[in-house]
Amino acid sequence: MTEITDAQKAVVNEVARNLGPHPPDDPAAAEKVRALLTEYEDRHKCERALGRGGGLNMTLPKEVRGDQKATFGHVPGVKPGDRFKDRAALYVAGAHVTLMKGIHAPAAKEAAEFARGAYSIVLSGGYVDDEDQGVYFWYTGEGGFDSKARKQVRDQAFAGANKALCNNCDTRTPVRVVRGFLHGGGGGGGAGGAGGGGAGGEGQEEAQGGGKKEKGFVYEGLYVVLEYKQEPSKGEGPGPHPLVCKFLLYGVPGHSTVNSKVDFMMFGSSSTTGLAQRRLAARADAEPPPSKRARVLRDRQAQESQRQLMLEEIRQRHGPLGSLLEEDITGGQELVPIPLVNEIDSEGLPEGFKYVKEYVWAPGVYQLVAPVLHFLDEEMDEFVRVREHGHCGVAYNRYVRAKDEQLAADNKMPLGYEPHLEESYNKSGCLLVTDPCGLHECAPSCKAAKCARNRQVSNGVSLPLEVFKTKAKGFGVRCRDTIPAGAFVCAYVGQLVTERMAEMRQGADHYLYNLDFFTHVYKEIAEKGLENIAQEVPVHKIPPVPSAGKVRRLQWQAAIRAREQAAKPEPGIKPEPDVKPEQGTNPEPGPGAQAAAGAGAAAGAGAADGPSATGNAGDREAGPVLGPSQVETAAKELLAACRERAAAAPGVRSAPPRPAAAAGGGVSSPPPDQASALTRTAEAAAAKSAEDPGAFYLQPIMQTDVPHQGYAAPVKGGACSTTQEEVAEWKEYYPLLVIDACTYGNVARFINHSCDGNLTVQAVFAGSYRNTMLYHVGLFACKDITAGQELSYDYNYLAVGGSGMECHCGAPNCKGQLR
Ligand SMILES: C[S@@+](CC[C@H](N)C(=O)[O-])C[C@H]1O[C@@H](n2cnc3c(N)ncnc32)[C@H](O)[C@@H]1O
Repeated sequence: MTEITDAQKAVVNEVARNLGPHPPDDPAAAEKVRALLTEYEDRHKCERALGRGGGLNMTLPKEVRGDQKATFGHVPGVKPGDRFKDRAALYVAGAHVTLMKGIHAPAAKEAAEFARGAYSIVLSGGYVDDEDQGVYFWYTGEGGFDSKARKQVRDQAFAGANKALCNNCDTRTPVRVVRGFLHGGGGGGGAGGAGGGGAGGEGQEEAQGGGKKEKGFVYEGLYVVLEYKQEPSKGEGPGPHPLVCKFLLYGVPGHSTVNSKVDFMMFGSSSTTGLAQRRLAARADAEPPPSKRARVLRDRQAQESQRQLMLEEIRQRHGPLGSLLEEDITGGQELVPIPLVNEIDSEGLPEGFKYVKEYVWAPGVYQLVAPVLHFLDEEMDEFVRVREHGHCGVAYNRYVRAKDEQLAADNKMPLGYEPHLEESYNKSGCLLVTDPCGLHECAPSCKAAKCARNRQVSNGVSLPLEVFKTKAKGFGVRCRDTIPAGAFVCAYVGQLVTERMAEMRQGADHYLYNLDFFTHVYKEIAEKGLENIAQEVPVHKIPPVPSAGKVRRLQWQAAIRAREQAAKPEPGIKPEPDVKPEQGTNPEPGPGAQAAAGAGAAAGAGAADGPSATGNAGDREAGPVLGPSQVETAAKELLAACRERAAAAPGVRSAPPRPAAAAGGGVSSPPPDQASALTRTAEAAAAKSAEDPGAFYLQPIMQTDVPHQGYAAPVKGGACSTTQEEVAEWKEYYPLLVIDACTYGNVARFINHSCDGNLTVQAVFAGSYRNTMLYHVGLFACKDITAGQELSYDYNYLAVGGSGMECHCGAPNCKGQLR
């Protein structure tokens, strides 16, 4: 079997990028094609009724043929997947504008066109030398084929249409591919004659062998010619056989039916994150497959009876075999029961394991709650502050899409970038395209139908999953029903710990998941530089991140000062003047300040600016505490620099300046009542931030500001003791949380790794986790999965230096180690 090399994949990716995300919509052209096809159909019926054989010139007079011109690329009004009853219909639609030949190429005398390549080919299964692997195939050129004897009788040469196909390869001009099909009635095989030479013109359905056969052609989309060669035909009998010209073609992601899923990451990223977008489900309006998988039931009663039905089904399926160890490991927490099945031995759930449906916090971990998200793009920022508060993901999508459209109108759209969709999921709830900038789901308060669909992760597990014992990988997860590409399977849930705590859980580290999706994204941004990133994804989409540098540090220091103010409330106290204390005179916060921080944490509501203990430890080395206006100035300077760079990046529209009032005044020492509110609840912090945009200004990490990993701060004086090491950690300002699903976890902790997984990871902002530090880790099907097939994803351990564990995934491309 042919292996596609990395270099060839890169060629396909490049062509895909140049073509854009998908064929352009052209309703007027589609209407014209439809009208022409109807006209052709009517005439064809007429000819048949008159007893005439449907001669092609009769059924295709000029007025029907129209002025079909041969073109490269997609034909306006014809989409991949469109079906045609015969070759004449293909002609009329302009998909393959020759009635007899398998390859439609310009005449050699049209030198400039010919040098680009052929326009289209028909793959009809007539040649024994064709090898069809679906997403790619070897196509046999034309010439020397005896269609009566159905064998190759003479050598083929790289001349004429064959030479044109070589030109497609050399110039990377994609060629349209049409495939003949014939199904039903117990038959099979190709529809047309050899090399597509058998012109249709006959009925779409024919009675044969007692059954109805459907015959026709489907426009498969654009393919890249990756390679050509000449070799002896595989003809029957003793050789030597005549030579045939062969061409290796590969479907362009987004532009061909067989490749609605991109098999390899675009933009050269090998990580499961990165800036690549991947199309998962094919169409926005796809009908739900006839399966039991859509089990999201709103009505409690219906839910319960459905649960009971499912439990009964589980008992019937596994009970008699004696393999059912637990009927529902979720203890009724999930909408659907998830059984534990062991057909191998009697091993049950690990001792002490507790199923949790949502994140739980490890004792002593400061609960980070998102401040308002801020974006580099000012309009975006403004919009999100005002509208995202309502947590309407559809409104967010619509806004980003409008901005994308504006960019496209200005001809500044990054090549290959898929414009933002208004809806992340199709009507069946399948994710349409992965988004490296995170997916925004709607809050339950959003009532529109589109919003209701936009809650797949929020709604939780709805597929009939089961945990089962595998032969070589411990437990695994499978689904009793088929899962269509793009369907949400589950989120990775467990206990939230700091990275340091995770490191200390040695021997029980098999269930850790770093919440570093955005660290990877920012790393890619840092490595490639904003200018280059702007070529791949519009800068307005770059998600916000808490600054790992100066601004963040300054914010925290300012927050400590605010808290100190709050600790000694005196009526009529004035905000502190902007004094720059001497180097090294950073005062220890008083006991009141610590108490305030402790109280905030105990209330489970520490905002990102909150931990005074954290700031305290860091301050001593961080230098002097700056006055509020200095903080503000520094923040503004950094932000201005970011914006300048973003505006200077090619393809990026510079944002209009924000109105002075909205620009806000940065961090100011709030009056005591406000300051204490700030430490008490995250909502207050968010509200404060909304009033005071500079206060929590977050910025993407720029090229020079390489992200570093840090820790969420354990609460001083809380359940977690504050060792020297931990204090040292607090100097880090970028909080990295880790999900540990060893003891507290959900079904996702049983999903194994595969080097060719059928699930993909997507960061999702939903519920109260709407932060680049703390979000949902959604696992979605990245291909259609058959019932009972084990679910798996690439752990991507490579990103953290490999695991050294032997991999038993069994995939043909297995790398041997969990990677
Ligand atoms: C998140 S757990 C998956 C569930 C696990 N099999 C269980 O029984 O709990 C990850 C661990 O499962 C095992 N595992 C997962 N995928 C594997 C693979 N492809 N080959 C070998 N072991 C695997 C490894 O021990 C790994 O550390």
